[in-house]
Amino acid sequence: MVELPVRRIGVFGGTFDPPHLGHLVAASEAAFRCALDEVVFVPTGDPWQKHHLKVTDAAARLAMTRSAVESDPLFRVSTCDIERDGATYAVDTIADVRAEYDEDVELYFIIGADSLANLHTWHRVEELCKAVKFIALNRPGHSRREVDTSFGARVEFIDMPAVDVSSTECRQRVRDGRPIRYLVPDAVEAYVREHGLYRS
Ligand SMILES: Nc1ncnc2c1ncn2[C@@H]1O[C@H](COP(=O)(O)OP(=O)(O)OP(=O)(O)O)[C@@H](O)[C@H]1O
Ligand SMILES: O=C(O)c1ccc[n+]([C@@H]2O[C@H](COP(=O)([O-])O)[C@@H](O)[C@H]2O)c1
Repeated sequence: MVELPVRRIGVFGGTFDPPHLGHLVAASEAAFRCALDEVVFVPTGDPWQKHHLKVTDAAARLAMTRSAVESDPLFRVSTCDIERDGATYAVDTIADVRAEYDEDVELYFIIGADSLANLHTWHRVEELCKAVKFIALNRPGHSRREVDTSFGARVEFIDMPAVDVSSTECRQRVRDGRPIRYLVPDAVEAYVREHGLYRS
């Protein structure tokens, strides 16, 4: 019997409030450089480290994430973090995404340099680091070398064309009446406009 190679799956968790071109370039570059068979975008349910911020409701973030990735056959969206009650922890994300496959898969958590620098604050981080390898991407203003690997994080650093866009900046631009066109996919721009997101 011919053994099929184990599929390599990128897991890209984010609040995606809204998803922007930085996310898409990061996912695409990670997929290309690490020969991923699929990238699963996983919008957070309850991003516990953003409790001080007003986060848009999950249904709207999910709709925007779906429309942002729909034209790329390599990308899909998982609702596992939104469906799970309680704070969103990556260690649960990884277990749930793994359970979405019938076969053995290798999971890679895609992460930007800013999040990587905070990895030591994540829930059950040692367990997470055993379950998954990280693909870390550069982000303007953040050094990737800040990562603490003392708890066993396996990190592959990937260079992507720097995209100096954040969801915070997109929200602020809408509040200020400035355009976000070309910073986010067209469908996301239309969703934000039609649903009056981020105006106040
Ligand atoms: N421009 C970017 N370049 C590289 N990585 C990015 C970029 N924007 C976000 N990421 C990474 O994508 C993941 C999800 O990010 P998130 O959805 O929180 O977007 P964000 O732009 O950082 O949002 P906010 O400004 O609201 O904090 C994180 O790992 C983050 O580091
Ligand atoms: O596991 C944790 O404790 C943890 C703490 C902060 C962030 N994360 C994950 O990091 C990803 C990006 O999160 P955020 O809040 O920067 O959008 C997302 O998948 C989160 O679930 C995970």
